[in-house]
Amino acid sequence: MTKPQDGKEGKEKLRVYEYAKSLNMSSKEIITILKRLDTPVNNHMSVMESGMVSKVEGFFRDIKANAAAKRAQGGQQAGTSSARQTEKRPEQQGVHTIPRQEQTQQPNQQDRQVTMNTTSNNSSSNGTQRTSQGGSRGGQGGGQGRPAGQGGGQGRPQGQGGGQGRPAGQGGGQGRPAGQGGGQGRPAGQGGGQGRPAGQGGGYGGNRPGGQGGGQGRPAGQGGGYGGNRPGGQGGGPGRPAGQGGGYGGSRPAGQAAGAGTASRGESRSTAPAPRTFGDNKPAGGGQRDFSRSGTGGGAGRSGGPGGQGGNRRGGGKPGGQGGRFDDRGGNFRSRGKNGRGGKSSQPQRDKIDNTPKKIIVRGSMTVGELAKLLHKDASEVIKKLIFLGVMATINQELDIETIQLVASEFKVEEVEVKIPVEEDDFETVEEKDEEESLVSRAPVVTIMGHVDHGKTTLLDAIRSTNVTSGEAGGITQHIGAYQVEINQKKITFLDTPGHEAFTMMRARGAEVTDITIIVVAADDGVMPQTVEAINHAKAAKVPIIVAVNKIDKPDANPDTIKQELTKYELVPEEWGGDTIFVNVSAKQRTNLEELLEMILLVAEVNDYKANPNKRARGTVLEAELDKGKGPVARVLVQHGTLKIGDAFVAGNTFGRVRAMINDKGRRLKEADPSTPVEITGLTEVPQAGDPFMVFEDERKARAISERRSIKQRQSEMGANSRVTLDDLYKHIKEGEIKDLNVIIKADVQGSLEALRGSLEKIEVEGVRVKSIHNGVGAITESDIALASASNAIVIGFNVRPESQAAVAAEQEKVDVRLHNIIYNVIEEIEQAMKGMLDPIFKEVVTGHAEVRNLFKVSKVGTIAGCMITDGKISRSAEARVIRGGIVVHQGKIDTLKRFKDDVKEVSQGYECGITLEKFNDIQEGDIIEGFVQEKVER
Ligand SMILES: Nc1nc2c(ncn2[C@@H]2O[C@H](COP(=O)(O)OP(=O)(O)OP(=O)(O)O)[C@@H](O)[C@H]2O)c(=O)[nH]1
Repeated sequence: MTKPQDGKEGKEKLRVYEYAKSLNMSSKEIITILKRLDTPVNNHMSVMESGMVSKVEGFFRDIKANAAAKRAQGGQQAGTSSARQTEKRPEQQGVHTIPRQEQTQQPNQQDRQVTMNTTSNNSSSNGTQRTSQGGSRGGQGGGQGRPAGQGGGQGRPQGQGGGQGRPAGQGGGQGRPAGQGGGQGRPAGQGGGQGRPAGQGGGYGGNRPGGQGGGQGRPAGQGGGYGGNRPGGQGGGPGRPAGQGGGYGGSRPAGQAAGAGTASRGESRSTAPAPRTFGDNKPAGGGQRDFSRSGTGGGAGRSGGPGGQGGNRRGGGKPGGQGGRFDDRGGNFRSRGKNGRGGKSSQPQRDKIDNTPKKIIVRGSMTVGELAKLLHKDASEVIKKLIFLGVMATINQELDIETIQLVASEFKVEEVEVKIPVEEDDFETVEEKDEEESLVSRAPVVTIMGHVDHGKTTLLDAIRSTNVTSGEAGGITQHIGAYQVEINQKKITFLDTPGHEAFTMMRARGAEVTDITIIVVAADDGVMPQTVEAINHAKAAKVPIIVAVNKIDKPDANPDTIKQELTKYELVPEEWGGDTIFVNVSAKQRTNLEELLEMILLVAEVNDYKANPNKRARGTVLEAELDKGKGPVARVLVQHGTLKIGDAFVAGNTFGRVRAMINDKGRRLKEADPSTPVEITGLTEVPQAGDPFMVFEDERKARAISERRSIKQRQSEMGANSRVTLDDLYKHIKEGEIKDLNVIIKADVQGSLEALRGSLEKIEVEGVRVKSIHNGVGAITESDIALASASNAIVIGFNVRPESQAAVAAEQEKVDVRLHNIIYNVIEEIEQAMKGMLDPIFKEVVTGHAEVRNLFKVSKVGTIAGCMITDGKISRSAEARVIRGGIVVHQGKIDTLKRFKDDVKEVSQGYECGITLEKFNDIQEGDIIEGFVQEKVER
């Protein structure tokens, strides 16, 4: 204790708060002590004169002396453990450190307490911990001693006590439950009397005259410490948090009750040692139990203790007191209180309203501080509870949901609703599970795909205008990336960017927007390459296909040929025993469009597309642009929930608040439910097509998330490639990430394409097979790369090359493109990769250069090149190439490398050496010998 003081003494104008801080106490505690010492100060800003400091010091010394005296008396009983403790606590530890140290140092006590705990019903672990403390302080604690020890023990988490000071107290509080036992256990007076073995009680009691009696007298609980001192168990006793109380208690004259209480805490911490000492001492005769009892007395103290804190604050001080907190901890307190006459009688009971919420909603881990706020508690109370639960936490420590639930139940919260939060930063990856009953049918979302000029746009326009003219005045439609039509009172949403490029781009970006695809095939043209691509893209996305055989108005239209051709792609019409719906239409003449729409509804009905409209909206950005008038606009398809004006949202890496919404008919909407496409304004930047969209509670959060997403994206762009490549294929297989190796095969002629596909599909390694998701004749196109990217596939080019755009796309998307001209090599490469046996890759690293300055011809040896190493170094084991006038004239191994007559392993820059090369004597002056090695590159 002197330490901090000393430190401060040198300082001019040491203020109360500074001094308190140096002792890890509160200003109030110091003020209380000073008052007690008849040296009142006004407030925490008052100057501590040196006399005051020494008075306080003296006060602490007295406590220690008392403790020592008690120790002397009861030390025997204290047993070895206490002895150890004592030894371990050098006085200097100072207020702050002691408590903590004690924590760690008190195994013995723990043991003891464990014994005490027998009665305790608290969780043993806690019990143990606390107990130990209890024990210690408790000495007083002992007091707390509360029977069971728990009380005591638990009550104060030791260290904490120390550290937190109060917590301890509280701990005590809780502890008490047991305590009560204690409290009750001992009949008040008895408690005291009995409880404390003379000595102990003594501890405190000893010091204090009569008081003690009182103290003991005090109803059980009151803190022995205090109790002792304070007569009547006054409030004082109770007031103080147990352990602490003890410490102070002793010092303080009765009455101080609350004040003391506080002080006690302080002290407890500061003085903690003392109390403990006491505790230890006390046991003396009493053994643990005695402690307990005394503790009880102490207990009360604690109760008081808590009170102390509480007391002061919450009225905990009051024995029973117990305000909310006490309550939490238990009736014990109260019980004590009850028993404890003093407590009750002397202190007016301040009832604390228990404002603990009955129900809390937890959305994930939170800090101790946040949890405390949620529970309407002080962080210190939560920390105390945690300590009882065996968790040492600070206010900023994150608690997982399980711990939060435990703490909440400790506070008697009746219901903890855990709402697992969406992984907010990566919200698109989280699938929200909705209760079946919350789901409502939604419109299917349809994409039209097909070969060039087969009539996709005409069909889309025909469907839209048919619908518009029938349902909308004026027939004006807006291009917002998608539109809705209504047939038989049911809606269908069409994405109005036809073609599989947009479709696959969305998929590549992780957006699963389409429910149904319509493959348009012109009846006069037949199945064309892009028809096949479209089919493969739809299949890769596992989306149902409806075939619209278009242009049936044309004289040369032959729908049956189309059906026939499509059977090759597993699209077999129902009338032929398959399950693919074919509808013959004429987009131009608007023939059979209704039937097509009905078929879409049929497929939708079978697949029963549903969404929950009653939650925050999620969706996908279909298009976005910077509009001169409106600023950034995004056309969004709402897929879940309902989007409302004013909603704050994140779209990709951008955020905003919905300022205005219009639908495809140009109408302003206030709300948009699932499957509704809307154009929204209110963004801060332009997102990208395919970006995920989601509403958040407020704009601040949306902004934070969008910022984190931007950072993450930049990082991932710099970093890794998550696509499958042959090089890391085996790893993916091993990790079970890959069930099929998707490949896209492009070849120069159909024959080799078929041969290659046949051979590849026969490969099977560890249950993994090659699956050709798309193949075709011709160059590798951008679309192939998009499909590969969306389907995590490898592209194999046989005698073909990627188009320049495709090469760029492959680079960007990190798609592995393998080019070959020998079928066997393709098969072998894929097989080896699947077996994880790809040959290691080597990289050439040039180590240095030597300039040939002289030549020495030696018979039987050959030509020795007298060289100067001009940069780097040349190693004997390196390979070398001879460069003459910029041209490599030889490449081979170094035969000998000498400095003077000695063989050396390597020669560095600036040194001369003699080099001979294996199987090469035609060296000339002026040649450069370049040394290089092959280094293995990690795949
Ligand atoms: N006779 C006839 N012509 C049609 C029909 N549908 C589309 N066409 C014509 O086919 C041509 C191509 O139609 P689009 O709708 O532009 O075809 P697309 O598939 O969208 O073409 P891209 O946008 O280039 O992929 C146009 O001249 C249309 O008028 C139809 O049902 N009957």
